[in-house]
Amino acid sequence: MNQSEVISGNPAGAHWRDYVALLKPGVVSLVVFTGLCGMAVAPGHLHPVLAFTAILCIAIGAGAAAAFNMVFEAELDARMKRTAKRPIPAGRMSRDEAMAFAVILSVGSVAIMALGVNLVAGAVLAFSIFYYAVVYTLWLKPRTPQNIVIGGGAGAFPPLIGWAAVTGDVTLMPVILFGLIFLWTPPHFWALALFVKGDYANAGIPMLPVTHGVAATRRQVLAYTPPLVLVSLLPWLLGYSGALYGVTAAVLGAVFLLLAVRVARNGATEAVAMAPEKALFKFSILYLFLIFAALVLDGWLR
Ligand code: HEM
Ligand SMILES: CC(C)=CCC/C(C)=C/CC/C(C)=C/COP(=O)(O)OP(=O)(O)O
Repeated sequence: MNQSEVISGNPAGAHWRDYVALLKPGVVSLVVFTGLCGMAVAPGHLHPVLAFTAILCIAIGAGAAAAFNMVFEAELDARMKRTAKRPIPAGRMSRDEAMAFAVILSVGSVAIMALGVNLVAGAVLAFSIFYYAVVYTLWLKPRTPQNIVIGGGAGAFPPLIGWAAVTGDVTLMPVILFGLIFLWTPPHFWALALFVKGDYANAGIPMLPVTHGVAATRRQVLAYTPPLVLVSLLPWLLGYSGALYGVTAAVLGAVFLLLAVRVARNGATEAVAMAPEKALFKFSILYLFLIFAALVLDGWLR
């Protein structure tokens, strides 16, 4: 059997772990955390059962979006070392089976959010799934190196969904949180893309390091950092949060900037010499976790 027969055929039974892998649990855990923080800082009160339901819907909806991504990109994933062992390209699950799983989870999570929590949260959840699965994965990713700048919007919605679950509307503060993740995504992803550039080149995906080279990508990583730091300080500057958050955001932002400068100064083209890029990628994940944790802690202590 060739690769596309494996992908569209009906392999013998997937393990439950394959269904979990389809949801990209690592990424989704941080997505869910930012959604939870959006809920925690929103003014008002949501019954604990509804709060739990809302978080579950964000987790399942984001996982379903990730599963659509794996259905649509099975052939591409088969060509990249980092993704070749995923359930569909590895032949452990058929594309149809994964598609059915993604449809059921997305319809279920959106319906429960809309009917059980509120319509605004349900609508934004539906839009984010569509944005990641269709706008980013199917439309932008194969076409333009700006794919993740525009597509990054998908991953920026969760705090907004969490906020809407509590308040039923969207105001300036959740839009700032959206902006924070939106500006964080390019340095997060391009730091990684720099050291797995070969993979994207092999798969024919027009990621920035492949189309514009490593030096231009490094400049872009640095260019997004000052606006990111500025937006991260807005909750404090506008009085939505206090000094605990402000100081934490400033310190985390300074470290981010320092690491981005190291990336911009790195002249290496070989993946083995990309320690600054690897450090920035790892730190970007810790950064987002800590800045949202600080926001919530600050709200509790004020
Ligand atoms: C278009 C936007 C984004 C792109 C292209 C992107 C890309 C990636 C890639 C390729 C990886 C490596 C994962 C792997 O090896 O399978 C990764 C890891 C990760 N990303 Fe992103 N990411 C994006 C947005 C986000 C967002 C919005 C979040 C969370 C708020 C996030 C959180 C993470 C985490 C926690 C990891 C490490 C966990 C893991 O490797 O499973 N990413 N990202
Ligand atoms: C609430 C909701 C629906 C949120 C959806 C957000 C979501 C799962 C965002 C994550 C974005 C992400 C992991 C991109 C990975 O890029 P890629 O898919 O290009 O990476 P790959 O090469 O690893 O497949």
